[in-house]
Amino acid sequence: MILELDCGNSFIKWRVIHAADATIVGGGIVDSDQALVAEVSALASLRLSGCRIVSVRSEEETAALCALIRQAFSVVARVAEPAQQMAGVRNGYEDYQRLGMDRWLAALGAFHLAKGACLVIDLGTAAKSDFIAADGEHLGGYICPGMPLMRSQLRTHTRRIRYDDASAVRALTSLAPGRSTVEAVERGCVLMLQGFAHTQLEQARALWGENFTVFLTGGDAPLVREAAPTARVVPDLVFVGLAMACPLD
Ligand SMILES: Nc1ncnc2c1ncn2[C@@H]1O[C@H](COP(=O)(O)OP(=O)(O)OP(=O)(O)O)[C@@H](O)[C@H]1O
Ligand SMILES: CC(C)(CO)[C@@H](O)C(=O)NCCC(=O)O
Ligand SMILES: [K+]
Repeated sequence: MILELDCGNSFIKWRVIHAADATIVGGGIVDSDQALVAEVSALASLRLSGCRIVSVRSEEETAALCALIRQAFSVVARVAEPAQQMAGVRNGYEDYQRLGMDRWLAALGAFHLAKGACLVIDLGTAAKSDFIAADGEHLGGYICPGMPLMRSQLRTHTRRIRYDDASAVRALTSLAPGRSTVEAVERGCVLMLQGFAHTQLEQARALWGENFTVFLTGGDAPLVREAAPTARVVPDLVFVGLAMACPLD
């Protein structure tokens, strides 16, 4: 079994797959290294032979996580590293090492699945997009605040925007103009995300006409599902790319 980790800025997504056929044994989302070890350890019949990690955290934090994994599960974690090109995709950044590894791996995964031009929209703590042309050239992308950042900026920098998480969830049963603060903020931020998705689709159409595949991933992908009806929702897109960048046998 292989432990796969996607360390984002707020959460760690994990899953355990069988090494032979990649079938999924278990998975989840946690908010700390300790919670990760606890959840993975709780898997019945866990027998890890390897681990691969993609991280957008600092080198120190990533190294600490690798040390913890080694201690808890006696496996050496393999960390995905930046590359100028891989699996037919050419990194489009001026300095390829600066491109976020989550974005790079999602791009690899998307190009592998689409076998042609593709647009990746990843909605997490940050919202980001990446464009990959049919010949594998990564054209670059965009980074914006995602739902959690937009929300917390409004809450932090205003006196009178205050509400709890439960009312935030309730507010999203509709996107009609808000009649309370929580509705106005939550719906406003969702419309911002949808606007972001729309703009990316327009850019892709300007580049490639109708000949491209759209991938939607990240924890807040469901919020723009209707704004991008043609998109393929692939929650584990980063893991697809991670397996390509870090093969284990
Ligand atoms: N089960 C879940 N646990 C945590 N967050 C979730 C869950 N389901 C959906 N979400 C939403 O997903 C968002 C976080 O997305 P994601 O996990 O992709 O972020 P991240 O990987 O930490 O961020 P980034 O990819 O930008 O570094 C939050 O806004 C949260 O509301
Ligand atoms: C944009 C984030 C924070 C999204 O997780 C990550 O991809 C990252 O830290 N990227 C480095 C900056 C860049 O991609 O240009
Ligand atoms: K991420």
